[in-house]
Amino acid sequence: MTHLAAAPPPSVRVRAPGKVNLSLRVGPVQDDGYHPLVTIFQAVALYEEVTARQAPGGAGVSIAVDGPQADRVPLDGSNLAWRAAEALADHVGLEPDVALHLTKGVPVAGGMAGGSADAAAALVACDALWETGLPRAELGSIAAGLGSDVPFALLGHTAVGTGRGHLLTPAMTRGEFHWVFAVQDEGLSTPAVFGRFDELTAGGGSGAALVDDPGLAEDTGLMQALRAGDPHALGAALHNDLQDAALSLRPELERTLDVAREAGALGTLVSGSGPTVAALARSRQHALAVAATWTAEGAADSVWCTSGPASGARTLP
Ligand SMILES: C[C@](O)(CO)[C@H](O)COP(=O)(O)OP(=O)(O)OC[C@H]1O[C@@H](n2ccc(N)nc2=O)[C@H](O)[C@@H]1O
Ligand SMILES: Nc1ncnc2c1ncn2[C@@H]1O[C@H](COP(=O)(O)OP(=O)(O)OP(=O)(O)O)[C@@H](O)[C@H]1O
Repeated sequence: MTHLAAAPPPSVRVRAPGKVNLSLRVGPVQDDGYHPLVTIFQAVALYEEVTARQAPGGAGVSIAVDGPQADRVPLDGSNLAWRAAEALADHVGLEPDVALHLTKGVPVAGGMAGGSADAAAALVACDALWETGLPRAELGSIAAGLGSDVPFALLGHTAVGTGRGHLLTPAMTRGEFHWVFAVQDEGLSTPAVFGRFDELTAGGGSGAALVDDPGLAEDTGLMQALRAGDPHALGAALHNDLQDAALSLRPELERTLDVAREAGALGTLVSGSGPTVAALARSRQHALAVAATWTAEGAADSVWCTSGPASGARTLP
């Protein structure tokens, strides 16, 4: 009897979510230039889509990008999806021959980890395309080498992140939370925001005391709100240690936060390193109302409504 091996797929399509940090507590900068974090990530249903196609031997990696803000994404080896394909190939001892196509659905340089989602999606797509079949945990350790937010884009849902933000523990949640994001055309550099944080705090923010004991005492209320599916309690508990740094680089975001509060948002904060501002709404209907107010007041270059939690990187049919 002969067994015919299935041919490798000609292409694989994977999507991975953007995120908002419900709480982001930052400790003092370490010798390696990174800050220890205690953060609670939530994945939201704004997705990056990555299609990986077979390329001839020796072709190497190529990349094409479409979607909103695609013109701001590098098309060379500095693209995180490209680096992900190379890192996986290097890990398994293959040549990285693949054509990657990215469709951006997460703001670029917006503090929502769009590039990280591309990297996570590229890892899953190339793993399927090259039939390397690595367990998720092994993909997770390659992900951590690519960027602090990449492991969470693989995992999705809601999770507590410690270390550089790459050590993850899933968190229990109930129901769906409705989010509105005020997106700015001009992004903010993550290292620049951490640098301003250092200037403003000298010694770390509220995360300083949590570095040795990430017991999350400050976030007990937030975790309870997630478990209860209570958006009012969640809104009251949102927290971002990087917010003052982002506001000091972009003072006009203060008004974006104010407008959302006036529109009845249950909570508002800068998303990660910014400049995107997140508002938590009571319902889908209320999210649309907050979005309309932001637009009417000219408080954002574009406004995106969505919900969380959303699943991590997964292959599409
Ligand atoms: C702000 C967050 O989005 C919150 O989730 C992340 O901490 C940023 O994660 P990321 O963009 O994946 O960041 P990386 O690519 O790992 O690092 C970019 C730069 O951000 C700074 N960085 C990042 C993560 C961290 N825990 N401490 C840092 O100081 C460092 O200057 C680093 O050189
Ligand atoms: N695939 C990618 N998509 C978008 N930007 C990328 C990508 N690869 C590299 N970059 C570069 O990285 C910068 C930050 O991109 P990204 O959209 O990931 O920012 P971010 O959402 O603020 O990240 P984070 O929230 O993880 O700090 C961009 O300005 C761009 O130059």
